[in-house]
Amino acid sequence: MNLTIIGTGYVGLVTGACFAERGNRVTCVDNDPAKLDVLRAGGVPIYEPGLDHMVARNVDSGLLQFTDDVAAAVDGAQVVMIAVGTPPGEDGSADLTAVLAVARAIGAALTGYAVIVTKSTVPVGTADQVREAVQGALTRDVPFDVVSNPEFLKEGAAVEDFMRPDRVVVGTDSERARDVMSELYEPFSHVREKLIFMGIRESEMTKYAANAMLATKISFMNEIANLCERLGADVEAVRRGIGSDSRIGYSFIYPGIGYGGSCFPKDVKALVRTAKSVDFDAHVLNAVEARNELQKQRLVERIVEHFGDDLSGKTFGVWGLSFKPGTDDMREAPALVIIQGLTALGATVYAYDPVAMGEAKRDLQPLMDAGSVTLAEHQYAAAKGVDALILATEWNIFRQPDFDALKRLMAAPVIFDGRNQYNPERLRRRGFHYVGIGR
Ligand SMILES: NC(=O)c1ccc[n+]([C@@H]2O[C@H](COP(=O)([O-])OP(=O)(O)OC[C@H]3O[C@@H](n4cnc5c(N)ncnc54)[C@H](O)[C@@H]3O)[C@@H](O)[C@H]2O)c1
Ligand SMILES: O=c1ccn([C@@H]2O[C@H](COP(=O)(O)OP(=O)(O)O[C@H]3O[C@H](CO)[C@@H](O)[C@H](O)[C@H]3O)[C@@H](O)[C@H]2O)c(=O)[nH]1
Repeated sequence: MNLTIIGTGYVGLVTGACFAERGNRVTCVDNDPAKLDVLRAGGVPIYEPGLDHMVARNVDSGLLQFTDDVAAAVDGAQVVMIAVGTPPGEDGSADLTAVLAVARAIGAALTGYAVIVTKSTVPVGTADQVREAVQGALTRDVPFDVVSNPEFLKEGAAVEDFMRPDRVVVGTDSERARDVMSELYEPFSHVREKLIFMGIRESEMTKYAANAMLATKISFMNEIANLCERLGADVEAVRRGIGSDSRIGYSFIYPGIGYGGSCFPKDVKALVRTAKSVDFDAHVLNAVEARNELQKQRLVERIVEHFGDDLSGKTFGVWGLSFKPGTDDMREAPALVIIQGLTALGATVYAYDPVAMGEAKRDLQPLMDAGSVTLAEHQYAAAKGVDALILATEWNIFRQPDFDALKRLMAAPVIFDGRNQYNPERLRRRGFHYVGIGR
């Protein structure tokens, strides 16, 4: 099939590469010239395991191309996907400016029937707005359908998630569009039974409900962790104890320093906002968000409990900056909140991340200029002479460090483990002062 995907970020580029991998001719459109330069030169502007090879392979075979020309890309496409950002507006609602601008551009360029798909995460009712925007921009009488096909991939595992999804949700009220979408997903053999068709509003809501449910699990577990801390219980044992109940399951119940990334924080906020717009007070969602905001401060609070609230003259090593392992994405990364919290109390920070240092620089530059933050050459350089080491992102390379070397390097053997990766007893036996989350 001929596909056009507008927006070449984490979702658009992965979607484009994966559909090309299955033999479709895919044109990816973006309005960021710097991104297009990298892509046209055979590079990939983001870090996502497996994506660079897949993009290169399909660019070489001619199945995947990149342009800034919406009109040329839309002409002749059977499916046009909108995968631009929907960032939070000032009031927390999803900002649809880019989605609707793209919808108008598609309308102006349509020359024949196409299925227009919203892949971006958009509030219930957005498909109606997209349909109106396309209709209003048509330059000739062309039939089209608008379909909701939200994306559920996780960063760091995006290619695998796209190729082997738990489900593909398609919201449509048109038989013709349903046929096109079935055909599009047909080559993903294991997806066939996982295609779930439903109404458009239900599909739009499914995306928010899924993210809100996962965020709820995390905030719930962070709350239990904080309670464990005060009651002298180790939340890690409790996590294993409840995860073994198949009705609860092990996934997304890892306590930590709060959820970050470009999705959970913004999507929970947007759903709260949607609820407000229909005079509904979303008590659970409000609590999920409130717990998360508090959780991002929790490790700083524990550091203050240990060192006092004047951290001037103290130095901290921070391992991990991205919001989760496997990505260079720094959007809403809890590590930033911790670094800002520590430096505001006078501390100096040495930070290291295996892939996100370039991205992190953008956020940390003012603190770097002020001399409060230094990006270290490698993980052990970030630990040299520090009063304590903080694990903020559980990259594999931080899982089994040389603790003896660390002890020699650090000014004091103190570890704040924001991801409960280390064995407290073993570290204590080795002479470390260990503080985790909920333990
Ligand atoms: N990142 C994820 O893991 C993920 C997963 C599922 C769903 N989503 C949703 O998918 C959407 C995209 O997310 P993302 O993380 O890929 O965003 P992103 O910011 O990485 O990418 C968006 C891209 O769209 C481009 N763009 C913006 N306006 C444009 C326009 N008018 N014309 C052409 N290109 C334009 C930007 O230059 C950028 O490259 C969001 O709604 C998000 O909530 C994201
Ligand atoms: O048990 C857990 C699991 C995750 N997290 C944190 O939660 C955040 C989000 O993690 P994850 O969901 O793995 O990454 P995302 O790439 O943000 O993916 C989420 O957001 C995407 C965008 O909507 C969806 O498509 C995915 O299905 C959904 O998992 C990160 O900060 C994690 O550290 C925890 O604290 N504890």
